Amino acid sequence: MSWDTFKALTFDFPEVSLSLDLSRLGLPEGYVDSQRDAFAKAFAAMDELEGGSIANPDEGRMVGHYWLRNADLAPNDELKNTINSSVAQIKAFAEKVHSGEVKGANGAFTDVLVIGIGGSALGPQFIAHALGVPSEDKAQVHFFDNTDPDGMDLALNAIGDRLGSTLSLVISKSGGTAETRNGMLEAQKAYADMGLDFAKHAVAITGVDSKLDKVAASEGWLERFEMWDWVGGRTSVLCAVGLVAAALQGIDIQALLDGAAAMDKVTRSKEIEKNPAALLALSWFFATNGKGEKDMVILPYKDRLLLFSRYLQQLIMESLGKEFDLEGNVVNQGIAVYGNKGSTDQHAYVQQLREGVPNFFATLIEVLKDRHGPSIDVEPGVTAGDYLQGFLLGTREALSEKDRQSITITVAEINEGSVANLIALYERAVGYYATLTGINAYHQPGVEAGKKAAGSAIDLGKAIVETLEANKGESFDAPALAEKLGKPESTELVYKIALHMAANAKAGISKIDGAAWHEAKFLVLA
Ligand SMILES: O=P(O)(O)OC[C@H]1O[C@](O)(CO)[C@@H](O)[C@@H]1O
Repeated sequence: MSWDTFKALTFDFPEVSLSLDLSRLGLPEGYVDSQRDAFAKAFAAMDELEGGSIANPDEGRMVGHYWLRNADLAPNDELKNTINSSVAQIKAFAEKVHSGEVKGANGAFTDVLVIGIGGSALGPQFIAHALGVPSEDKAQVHFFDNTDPDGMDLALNAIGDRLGSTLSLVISKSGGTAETRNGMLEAQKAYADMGLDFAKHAVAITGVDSKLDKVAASEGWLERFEMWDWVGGRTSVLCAVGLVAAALQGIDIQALLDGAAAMDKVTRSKEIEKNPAALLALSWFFATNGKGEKDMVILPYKDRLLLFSRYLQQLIMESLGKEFDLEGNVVNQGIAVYGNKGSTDQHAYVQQLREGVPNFFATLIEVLKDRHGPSIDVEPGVTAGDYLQGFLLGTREALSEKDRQSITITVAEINEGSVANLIALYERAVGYYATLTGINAYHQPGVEAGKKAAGSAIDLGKAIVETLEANKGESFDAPALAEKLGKPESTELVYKIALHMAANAKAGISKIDGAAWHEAKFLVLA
């Protein structure tokens, strides 16, 4: 890449110590100009959103995550005060925990267990991993981010005998998410098994009057933090959802908020070239032909950013992956996002990126500062960090040689400010991209289908238990059991559920194996 081309297509934002290099994307001359009208609309839509319009029309909601880091922008004083008092409440609570004024049965809190899923876990996980220093952190943070019993055992095992000094944060905007409810019940049981009162170690972060809020209020949990309907789950990391755990861990949450506010300021520019979020959205539009034709591979060359691609997966795919546009046309929009970290991925999937299906564009993230403190030489005059950068530069070059597109984001170092910069940068890029493609980025109707189907499977499971118990000693293969249940059309489901029940000896259900797994017969012994 010539120095002139690099200079022409690399955009520096010293206000947020970030640079965006689009020189390896293959943008044709005049492309930015061709998008100015489209961006004028995107900027106008963003202004309206920030001004408090109903930017999520299906759910009739405002979209206010930008107000969280600058409450003066909130459309009225009531919201402004709510935001400010929530931040004050978080800081005051963290202080009480750190001073030992609020403590567990076994003394000052040493650990935090976050129970949540999706936007109620991914942000807190990303922040905890990106900014934590285990030996210095004021609390070690653990997660129940699924309804996997073994996963919960693993987290409890890491906590070990410190449960009596572990603060559980149950996080759910809706307050009714099944996975989180299950995690809460499992945690309650773990505390009870150690003779501990869960309520005296629990905090709720949820919408006012949600099921979770009511449980927390009636049981007298330590504290309740409010979540608002105008903050979406996937953009909630900079309200109580992400800030409580971060503050307890000892992370400077004001620096996080300031970092996001600084990026918000830059990304409000109405000049594409001066706005990194607009440039990013423009790049996505160009690379994917505005239709998600290519996947977004996120390759941060920094271990602390490992969870960024997981965080972005929800932010981008739940926001942009939509069947309909705002006018009701079927558009099946979205951009697939995946990634891990460099240079580790060089020894995994970079082979395919360079030589296989050209169905992606890469975003390499470079962090200039290697570590706090000096590094040893691994070869005369060369450090491990020099190698990390060498691999980034090498992969970038190797991709270009084969006409694989890439964007490079360079940040000065990893700290509260830069992590929040990145979060705010992508939030706004998603917002702009949504206007370019005419979709609602702030709802998630597709998630409901899976939730409903899971509910039916649970109901069918209850019917299977009842039927086998009522016919003790009699064995049924899947078709016979489905017939007995009056649901021959659900034979496959009956088979899958019964197989799982037998594997866990649920309600005394066992199986007699046949020649193949699907020929097994299920029964409750008489
Ligand atoms: O915070 P809640 O309400 O428990 O929801 C968790 C997640 O579930 C979803 O609604 C669907 O996956 C996400 O948007 C959300 O972040």
